[in-house]
Parts: sequence; C-alpha cells; structure tokens
Amino acid sequence: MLQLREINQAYEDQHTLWDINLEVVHNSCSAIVGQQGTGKTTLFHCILGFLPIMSGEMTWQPQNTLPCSLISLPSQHRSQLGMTYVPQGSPIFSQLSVEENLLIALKAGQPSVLPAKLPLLISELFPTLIAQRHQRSGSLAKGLQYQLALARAVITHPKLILLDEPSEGLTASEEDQLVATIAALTKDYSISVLLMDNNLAFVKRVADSFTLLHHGRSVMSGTAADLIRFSGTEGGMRQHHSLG
Ligand SMILES: Nc1ncnc2c1ncn2[C@@H]1O[C@H](COP(=O)(O)OP(=O)(O)OP(=O)(O)O)[C@@H](O)[C@H]1O
Repeated sequence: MLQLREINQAYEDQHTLWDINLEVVHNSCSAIVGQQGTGKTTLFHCILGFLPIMSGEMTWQPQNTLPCSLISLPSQHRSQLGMTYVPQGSPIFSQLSVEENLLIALKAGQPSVLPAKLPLLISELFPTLIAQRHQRSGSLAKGLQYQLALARAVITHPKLILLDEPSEGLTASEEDQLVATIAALTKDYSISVLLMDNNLAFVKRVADSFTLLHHGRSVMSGTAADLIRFSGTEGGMRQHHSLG
C-alpha cells in the first residue's frame, strides 16, 4: 500500500537518506530498524510530508484503489488519504479524561460532525482503556497512556499508522498487550502499521517484514523470519547489540 523508491533527502548540504527502498504491504506490520542517528525519524517525516525529499518516488495505493504519488501532496492531504502518526512518548492531553482525549481525536478527524459516542472498534481493541474512560489520562500507567495515544490515532479508522518507538519504556506485559493490539489492527481491522523501533526482540514479535537502515541507506530487508535468522548470526548479533 506504500512503496518508496530511491528516496534521497538532505538537511541543507547534509545528505541524510540515500536511495531508500521500502514497501508496506496491505494488512501488515513493517518495521524500520537501525542505530541512533541513522535516519529513521527523517524517513518517517519524509513519508508524512513534514520534510521535502530531493529525489525518488513514494506511491500510495490502498486496497482496490488506483496508485497515487505522494511526492507533491502536503502532509494534511496525506492524513486525509488515511495516513496517521503516533510520535514518540505517548502524546495525550494528560489533564483530560481518557474519553475526552478520544472524543477530541474523533472530532479532529471529522470536523463537521459532533461526536456523541466512541466507535465500536475502540472498545473492541482497547477494552482495558475503555474500562477507565473517566480517569484522568495523566494518571494512567505508561502502557495505558501509550494505548490511549494509539487509540487516538486508530479512532478515525486510518489505512496506515506510523509508530515512533512504540515499545519505549513499556513493561514486558505492556509490550505483550501492544503486540496483540498491533496484530489485531493489521489482521482484523485492515489497518497497516509502519513502526520504527530499536528493540529487536519486540520487532521480531510484532513485524511481518523489516528494513534495516545503516548510515541513511536501506542495507537489508526481509520477513520476520529473515530478521530472526539475521539476529542469530554473529554479525547480526553485533548489529543487534548496537541497535539498543
Ligand atoms: N532538523 C535537522 N537538521 C539537521 N540535521 C538533522 C536534523 N534532524 C536530524 N538531523 C541529522 O540527520 C541524521 C539522522 O537523524 P534521525 O533523527 O533521522 O535519525 P534516527 O535514526 O531517527 O535517530 P534516533 O534513533 O536517535 O531518533 C543525524 O545525523 C541527525 O543529526
């Protein structure tokens, strides 16, 4: 549904991304992995239209639609096509309740409609969160705060969600919950996910495919099984340890 071909980007004279190729398939979770400073955030910002690119092609093609080029589309048009983003660190309105946070996100997605109640997919995907709908969101545990940030992105039923370091700061059980939620999003709700995360153990559990960035280049890509094989090799283990 999203295809990047030979993407190049520079911050003024600092060439940062070199000939990046990447594909996100329908109903799947893809992961970008790589060391700090290798260009993951820059690539996300190019996909979202926050940063211009120097050259390359980005094609958007949700199921049963014709392909369209994203290159000349501003970021708000990309979000209207069904692309949304959860930045690092659970961005929520911490003074507001869970429900208020969700209704604001719903209203932002459909400005002409005054939302009366939460859509069914939210209570199906986030039952623990909805059980605490009247609680002030800043008082929730870290894992539930992340669930809320994710639910705010899911609430308008996008086609693709980009997640920036989703496993950061989560406990093992919160990570388990997130793995299950992402699997449900991709397999049951046809919402694809592209995430970047340095936690290879998490990526191996959650992603169907991966792309490894190194010094701004996509040096390896493959399936989750390839990633498991790669991180089991001696060279891969060195890379694995340096990712964290
Ligand atoms: N606004 C900017 N202006 C100039 N250079 C930048 C800017 N943002 C990032 N860079 C540089 O671009 C390179 C890639 O940074 P980027 O943040 O995309 O990497 P990253 O892989 O996301 O790292 P991290 O895991 O630390 O977030 C780095 O050398 C960084 O210093």
